Amino acid sequence: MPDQTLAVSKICCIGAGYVGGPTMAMIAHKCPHIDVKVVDINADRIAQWNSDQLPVYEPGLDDIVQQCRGKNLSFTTAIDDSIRAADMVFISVNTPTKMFGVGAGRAANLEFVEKCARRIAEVSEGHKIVVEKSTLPVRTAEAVKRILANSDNAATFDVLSNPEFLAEGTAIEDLLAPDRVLIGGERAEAIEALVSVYANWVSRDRLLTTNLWSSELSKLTANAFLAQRVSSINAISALCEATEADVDEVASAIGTDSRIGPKFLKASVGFGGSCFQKDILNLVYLCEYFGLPQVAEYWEQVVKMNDYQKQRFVTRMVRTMFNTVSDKKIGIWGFAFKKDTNDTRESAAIYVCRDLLLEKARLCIYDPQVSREHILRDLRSIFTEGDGVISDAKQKLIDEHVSFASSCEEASADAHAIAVLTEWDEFADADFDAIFDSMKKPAFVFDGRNKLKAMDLQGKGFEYHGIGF
Ligand SMILES: NC(=O)c1ccc[n+]([C@@H]2O[C@H](COP(=O)([O-])OP(=O)(O)OC[C@H]3O[C@@H](n4cnc5c(N)ncnc54)[C@H](O)[C@@H]3O)[C@@H](O)[C@H]2O)c1
Ligand SMILES: O=c1ccn([C@@H]2O[C@H](COP(=O)(O)OP(=O)(O)O[C@H]3O[C@H](CO)[C@@H](O)[C@H](O)[C@H]3O)[C@@H](O)[C@H]2O)c(=O)[nH]1
Repeated sequence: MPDQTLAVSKICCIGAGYVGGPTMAMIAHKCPHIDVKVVDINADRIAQWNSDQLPVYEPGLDDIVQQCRGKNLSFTTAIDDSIRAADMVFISVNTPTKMFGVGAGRAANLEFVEKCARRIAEVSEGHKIVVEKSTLPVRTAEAVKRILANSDNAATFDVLSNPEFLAEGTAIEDLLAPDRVLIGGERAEAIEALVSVYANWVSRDRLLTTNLWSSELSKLTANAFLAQRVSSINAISALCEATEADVDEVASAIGTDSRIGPKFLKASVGFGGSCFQKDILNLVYLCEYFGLPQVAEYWEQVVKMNDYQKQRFVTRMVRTMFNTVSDKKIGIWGFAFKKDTNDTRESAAIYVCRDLLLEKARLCIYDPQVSREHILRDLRSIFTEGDGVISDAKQKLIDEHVSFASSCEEASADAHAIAVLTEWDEFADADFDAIFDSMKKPAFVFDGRNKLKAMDLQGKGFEYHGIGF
């Protein structure tokens, strides 16, 4: 293994997803001296990255990609060549919850990460730094190192952990000015090589270095703490509804305590996204695996509270609407798991729509960034049985009860109720007088984000229900 400083001039990132794409675009943007190749087995996704319609909607991303693409940033399916040419290889593939076999429903599925490690071992020559960018269970680097040790070409490797903390919708600001960049590793030279990449735009005091295992575990822990705050305030929102307290007032009152802080205290219909639930379940699995059932149970409650919050929202809708929503049109405002993203993974909207469909409501869905095909795919998949097949009855339910609109006004026309499920800013600019006129009366609004709370909808004639008041 070389002792001299490891210079990085060529990077390959395996996985052109919500993390690999934006993260590598930022490295290319800030490090013009580094050639960055993002590779993926999904040829359609690579084609989209090479088109004007990027697969990831993220404010500010298009500009950066356009500036760098064709210069020092490229997207390609030439995986082996790109790995071979690189000094540093990031693994940024998906690590979803495993849905089969040992640990089903909890453990992370590491199949894709392992395949990457095997590919790297097979095609590499000389020395490479392999960086875990995917979110991984603590001690995964041990397995990665063992696989790499069996390289066909006697290549040598350093393995680093560099978990990503960006949030979707603010990925570019988060990457530009991260609270910290975490790098875990064993050999100082390898750690310094990655530090020197980030040091092109991140100040050194924000570049934290730890051992491999602390770095891997910090990522799961950060997400568990963040999600715990959301579940905690959501739990309090239920108590607020029963007591005439207002959860937003409670949140700002407790948030002024500098020990608590104001962020991540927004009560909602429930957290979504590809990370929180998956990573907490992974933490729960790890705790059970290491013989810590009390710790596992403690964290699992964060997910259970989130499930309760989503169910509670639908129950409240049904009860308020005279105990039936059957054959009633409901305008669904927003389907993404949060604003400013086209991502719907684990979106609360999927579960709310499923439960409303099971109540036989007619849904008219509008989201400014999520396509109709994508929404239909999500709904089909939530109704799919274990064997991967959707029953005729469920398919009929979707076919006959789901329609789409091109604006929130259109989604609400002739509706009995509106359900706000994503906090898109444009919703606050809707023409509420026209919407009220076009709706059945009473005109119910169920605001799962408290997005319209300040709009005095009650004063305009609506019956307005938010979260936690
Ligand atoms: N989405 C986020 O905001 C976020 C933030 C921080 C960390 N993470 C973590 O980053 C990782 C990636 O997440 P994502 O949201 O970018 O996932 P994603 O599903 O959007 O992208 C993963 C990509 O990897 C590709 N891939 C899978 N196996 C491959 C292989 N063997 N060779 C080449 N390509 C392969 C897939 O085709 C896919 O395009 C996950 O571990 C996730 O937990 C995600
Ligand atoms: O006060 C809050 C904050 C968030 N949410 C919801 O929580 C979910 C997650 O939001 P957010 O954390 O902003 O987005 P993600 O893109 O899922 O980012 C999280 O997950 C990523 C993947 O691991 C991490 O990198 C980020 O640091 C972490 O914030 C969304 O449904 C939000 O609507 C609330 O309901 N209330």
